[in-house]
Amino acid sequence: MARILDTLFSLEGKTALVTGAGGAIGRVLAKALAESGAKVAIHDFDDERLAGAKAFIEETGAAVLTFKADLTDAKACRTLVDDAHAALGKLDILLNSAGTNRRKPIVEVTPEDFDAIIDVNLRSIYFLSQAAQPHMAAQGGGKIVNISSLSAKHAFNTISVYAASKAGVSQLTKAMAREWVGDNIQVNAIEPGFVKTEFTRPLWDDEYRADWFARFIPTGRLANPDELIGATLLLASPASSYITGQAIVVDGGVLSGATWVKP
Ligand SMILES: NC(=O)c1ccc[n+]([C@@H]2O[C@H](COP(=O)([O-])OP(=O)(O)OC[C@H]3O[C@@H](n4cnc5c(N)ncnc54)[C@H](O)[C@@H]3O)[C@@H](O)[C@H]2O)c1
Ligand SMILES: O=C(O)[C@H](O)[C@@H](O)[C@H](O)[C@H](O)CO
Repeated sequence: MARILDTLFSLEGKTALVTGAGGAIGRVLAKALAESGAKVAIHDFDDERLAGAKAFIEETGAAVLTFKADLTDAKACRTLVDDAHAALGKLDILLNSAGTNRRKPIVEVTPEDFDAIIDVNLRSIYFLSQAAQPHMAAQGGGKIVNISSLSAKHAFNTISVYAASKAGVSQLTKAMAREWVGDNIQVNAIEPGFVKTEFTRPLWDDEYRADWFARFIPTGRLANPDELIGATLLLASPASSYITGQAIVVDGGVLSGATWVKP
């Protein structure tokens, strides 16, 4: 019997470029794309992280292409997409996972801090996607999946610029979805809540905040990176052919409301 899951979520014959794949979330998502049948190119600007992610994904038996680029440079964004497109033969999926943060109260943020966060989190997605669109349009369609954040909708102190950058990503997702709907390019975002990675170690490694997480997050815990795979496969596969301009919140229920301190 033919099983619907084998076709609806299959990435057989597809190709993908994953940015920031040296990171904890990017590498897990890139591996999931490879395990679903896609030929994957991974990107990072850190050699060690890139090599680690390559070895991690090659555990699946899939071959992986690697690309190094500093995404704060708009020209490098275009070159990365064009090189990945040439090496993969086509570009079906662009998964934007590269990101950065500097936690500081607003009064301490410098113009350099501001640009460093915005350039990676928002500006790079703009120019990577701009470079991917002609390739995807010429081949009849594609998928762009942006890793935004819960902080696009829910403000937390000390991450003002990060939150603004991610709100920008979620809004850019809608704008690109509208302009490219006629090219059969679906553009969507994922807004993860707190994911247990090195990126958030300063938060969960702190006793006060760990206690706060246990009360604030309805599930009582942070997410594991692999809990973002389901939303990613939905947005990267034929299953989302009629979904565009959306952000899927994967936050353990935070945005569902608030719980009294005493339930
Ligand atoms: N960890 C969380 O709780 C969480 C929650 C919501 C959203 N996110 C988002 O998920 C994405 C991945 O997060 P992560 O936890 O895997 O973080 P991570 O730091 O492990 O991964 C981010 C990767 O981006 C790369 N990168 C940073 N600056 C770059 C630049 N200028 N050029 C090229 N590459 C660059 C880093 O080398 C790193 O490998 C980020 O966009 C982050 O904002 C994370
Ligand atoms: O301090 C941080 O680094 C940020 O809070 C993020 O990493 C959060 O995990 C996320 O943005 C919540 O969605």
